Amino acid sequence: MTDHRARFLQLALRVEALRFGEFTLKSGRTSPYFFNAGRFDSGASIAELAGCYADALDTAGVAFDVLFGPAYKGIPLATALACEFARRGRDYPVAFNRKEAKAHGEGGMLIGAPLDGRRVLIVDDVITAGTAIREALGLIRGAGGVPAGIVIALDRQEAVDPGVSRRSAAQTVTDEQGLPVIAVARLADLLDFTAGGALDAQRAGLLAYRAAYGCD
Ligand SMILES: O=P(O)(O)OC[C@H]1O[C@H](OP(=O)(O)OP(=O)(O)O)[C@H](O)[C@@H]1O
Ligand SMILES: O=C(O)c1cc(=O)[nH]c(=O)[nH]1
Repeated sequence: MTDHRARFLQLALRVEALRFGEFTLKSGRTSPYFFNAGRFDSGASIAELAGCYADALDTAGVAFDVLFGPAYKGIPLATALACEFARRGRDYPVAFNRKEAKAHGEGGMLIGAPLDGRRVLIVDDVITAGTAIREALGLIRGAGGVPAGIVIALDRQEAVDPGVSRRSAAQTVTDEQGLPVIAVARLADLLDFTAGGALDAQRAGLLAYRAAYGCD
């Protein structure tokens, strides 16, 4: 497993961003695990997380001009990643959206750097069925931006509609939109990581869930 993947999984378990139990997802699915990016709730833990994103992006080598964080959790993630790249000597513009349009002051849905004519990289926490990413792509195109790819901490490797196809949501975005989806880690990495250790007992639940909703 690459260094940034193992670092990320260790960090996520340490700050309890990755938890096991019973969770209802945006898609309505009931999951035996959940990734809560809100638990990266200190400067040091967010900075460490941003380092994992930056390493994953540098390894993948995607070209982009601006970082875009979808509300809400994408906002601090894109901001922290912009700070990490600046620390590495690359100063990228950053932008994000509101969930509700603002009717006074500057108004509108978008905040930060203009997207028009720029290659935009979406920075989010997790992809499950791909709904959040599809919405973000619509916002970016609506503002004249050119989507360049998506980076997420965790690809849950789930099918959009398991009854129809076992192609993952991430793969669907790549196939249908021609965009790279870069994940710091995937469910497969979490399964490897939990094998034989203190979390081994969680694997049965993860495997049963993957059998129901996972991609091929
Ligand atoms: O791939 P999907 O099925 O869309 O699921 C993943 C999305 O669900 C959550 O968003 P939510 O709208 O709950 O976001 P927030 O907590 O960031 O407001 C999460 O932050 C992802 O963006
Ligand atoms: O699918 C979701 O709603 C979801 C899954 C997950 O692991 N974390 C999260 O914030 N949302």
